[in-house]
Amino acid sequence: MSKLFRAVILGPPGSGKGTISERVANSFGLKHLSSGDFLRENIAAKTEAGVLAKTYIEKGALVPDHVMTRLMLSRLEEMTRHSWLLDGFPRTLAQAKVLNSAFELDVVISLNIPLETLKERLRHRWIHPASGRVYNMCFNPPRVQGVDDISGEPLIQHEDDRPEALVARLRHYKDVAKPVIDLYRAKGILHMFSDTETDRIWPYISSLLSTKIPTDLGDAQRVRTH
Ligand SMILES: Nc1nc2c(ncn2[C@@H]2O[C@H](COP(=O)(O)OP(=O)(O)OP(=O)(O)O)[C@@H](O)[C@H]2O)c(=O)[nH]1
Ligand SMILES: Nc1ccn([C@H]2C[C@H](O)[C@@H](COP(=O)(O)OP(=O)(O)O)O2)c(=O)n1
Repeated sequence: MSKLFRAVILGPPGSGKGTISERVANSFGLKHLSSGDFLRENIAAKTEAGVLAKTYIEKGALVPDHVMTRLMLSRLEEMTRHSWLLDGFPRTLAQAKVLNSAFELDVVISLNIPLETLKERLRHRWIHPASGRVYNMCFNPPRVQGVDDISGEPLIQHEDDRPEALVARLRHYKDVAKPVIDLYRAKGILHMFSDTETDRIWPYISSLLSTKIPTDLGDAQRVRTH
């Protein structure tokens, strides 16, 4: 079987991980696994992990490493025939070490976006909770304000997307993400991108992946999903 491709995208809240991951999934046929969306699915399904994770997320805390790694690794074990891009996991050094012991990563993308840009983006972010579809009134607005384009259901804003909540989230992200970024830099697979616009970063990411993703990814692995 041809070589699989495995990647991770890192970045602070609002940096564009989900936006870029969707473009990667559509352009390269990788499976996009968003840890945030997967957690919300488990919370909605009231799974054991979902019920436990909810108690942490409701307090604005990170879900404990052992819960995240068990949840994500079991999902990844179901995807062993696919190339994938992980979004939002690993988030801590402990999570990264468990992931690295189970899978060899080819590329780690790290987004470095200015605080003011993050604040502005999250101020205008609207989400369809059931699907995880993300909109932005300035960047990719829904056809009808406040309504999901596909389901017609109402959009919401995350409480912790408010500017005053973002500074604390960002400080915590930087503290937790730094050893993860250092680990992948030391492995020689880290690629950092900085800009205020996703549309300016995307061509560089697309070009990088075009050189890294095996051209012979079989059809079975080019699953058009996200
Ligand atoms: N104005 C503007 N908004 C953008 C750009 N790229 C993404 N966005 C929007 O900014 C918000 C954050 O983007 P996401 O893709 O959700 O970022 P994320 O890193 O996945 O965020 P978290 O899920 O909080 O970790 C969303 O509303 C996007 O639609 C951009 O280049 N310009
Ligand atoms: N590795 C992870 C990923 C998400 N979480 C929790 C904490 C996050 O606020 C929620 C939602 O994650 P999501 O990636 O959608 O949102 P943020 O990264 O917080 O902007 O899930 C976690 O504890 N550990």
